[in-house]
Amino acid sequence: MDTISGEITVPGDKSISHRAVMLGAMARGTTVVKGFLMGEDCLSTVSCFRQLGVPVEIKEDTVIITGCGGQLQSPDAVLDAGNSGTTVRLLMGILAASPGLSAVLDGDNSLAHRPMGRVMTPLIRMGAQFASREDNYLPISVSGRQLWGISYSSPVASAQVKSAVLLAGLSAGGDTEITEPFRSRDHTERMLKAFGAKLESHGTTVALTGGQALHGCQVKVPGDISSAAFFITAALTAKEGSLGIKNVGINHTRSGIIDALREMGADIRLNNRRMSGYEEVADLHIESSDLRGAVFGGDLIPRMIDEIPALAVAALAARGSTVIKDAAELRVKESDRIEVLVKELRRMGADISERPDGLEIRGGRRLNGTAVSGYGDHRMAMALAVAGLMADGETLVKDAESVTVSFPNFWDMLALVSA
Ligand SMILES: O=C(O)C1=C[C@@H](OP(=O)(O)O)[C@@H](O)[C@H](O)C1
Ligand SMILES: C=C(OP(=O)(O)O)C(=O)O
Repeated sequence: MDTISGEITVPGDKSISHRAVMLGAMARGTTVVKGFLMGEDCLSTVSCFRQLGVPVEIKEDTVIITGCGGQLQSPDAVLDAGNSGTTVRLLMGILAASPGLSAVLDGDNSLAHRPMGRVMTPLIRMGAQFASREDNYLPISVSGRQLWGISYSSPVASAQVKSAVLLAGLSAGGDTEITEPFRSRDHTERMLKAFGAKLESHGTTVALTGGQALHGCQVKVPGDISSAAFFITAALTAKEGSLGIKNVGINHTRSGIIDALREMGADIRLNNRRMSGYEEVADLHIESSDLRGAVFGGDLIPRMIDEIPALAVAALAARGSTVIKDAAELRVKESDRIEVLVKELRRMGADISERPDGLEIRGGRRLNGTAVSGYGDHRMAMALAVAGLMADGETLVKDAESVTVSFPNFWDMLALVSA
């Protein structure tokens, strides 16, 4: 793309929107969520909680939840999490710790291929009862019980695992503690505090005591940095121009993409940094920049896990090679994102190769537009679209509608800034 310009606002943060409904549902009293992401994933969370007997009202971008004070009802149909890993994994923690409740969880074909054992293992140690196919994939039935707290060392840095354990621990007997190899996003911890819970974090460990009640509150959802990442890459790789993105969440556990791109030479400014409730936000200003390759791994990876597709596309425009390692988690997302990125970006002429735990990208090759597939994965479709802006000729992204999962107006916004 030759020139980028404009100022945009991206939709609300997906992780925070899910958690606001979940904690609001479990709390006593009313929770009002402003700036909620009306994407398919978060709407799956809403419909699951409605089936569990929780009134949830939607008025434009505001969601009002009448909390059940922890008294969920058994649903009379299967709970369908659609495409959303966050919905199903966090729900497993909540439902397993709801005595007397029974429910069956299911999802779409992509979700049915994603591992659930990572959540079941600690929950079973807490006394949870699940039944699934022997390999721990959906559909899974849950029989809620009174659980007991545990001290768990998770083999993966996953906010979904951590959150499922903490949400179960909230109503379990005794203390629950979880330690991760690296720190994952901490929205659950922050929001639990906003709802009145007490918990302690030190290093990569979080601990809480069971038997705590939550109290409904107001939640303001910031713009999603994962959605912003595609526009940050589009702006950096444009030949000239700049872009403003207002009110983006820059929580340290989520903003690794800004650190990574700055290391590559990106000119990204964070203006008007402020707290919005328990989350930090800023207005981003991005200038078209000359990028250079860099090596990324370790604790930076969980801080930018969903933004790695956008980072890989930025690396295509960089001088020299970029290596992304320690990112094998990308293989168990909505698609195998390592495999799909390599396969589809190569179709466009990119010099990119697969590593067991990541990617190696040699930047600077001209890309050619062609037909590519996002394999039904929203982040793949958006990454390929941004690569299409850098390519000569026309790029056709199949499965374009998958963006409704996290960024329903993505295509309109892309057309707006690249006009
Ligand atoms: O907790 C969350 O809201 C999320 C955690 C991450 O997954 P993992 O917990 O599997 O790392 C992330 O990829 C996902 O998009 C949302
Ligand atoms: C991995 C993602 O979401 P989830 O795990 O909730 O399906 C994502 O949005 O990139």
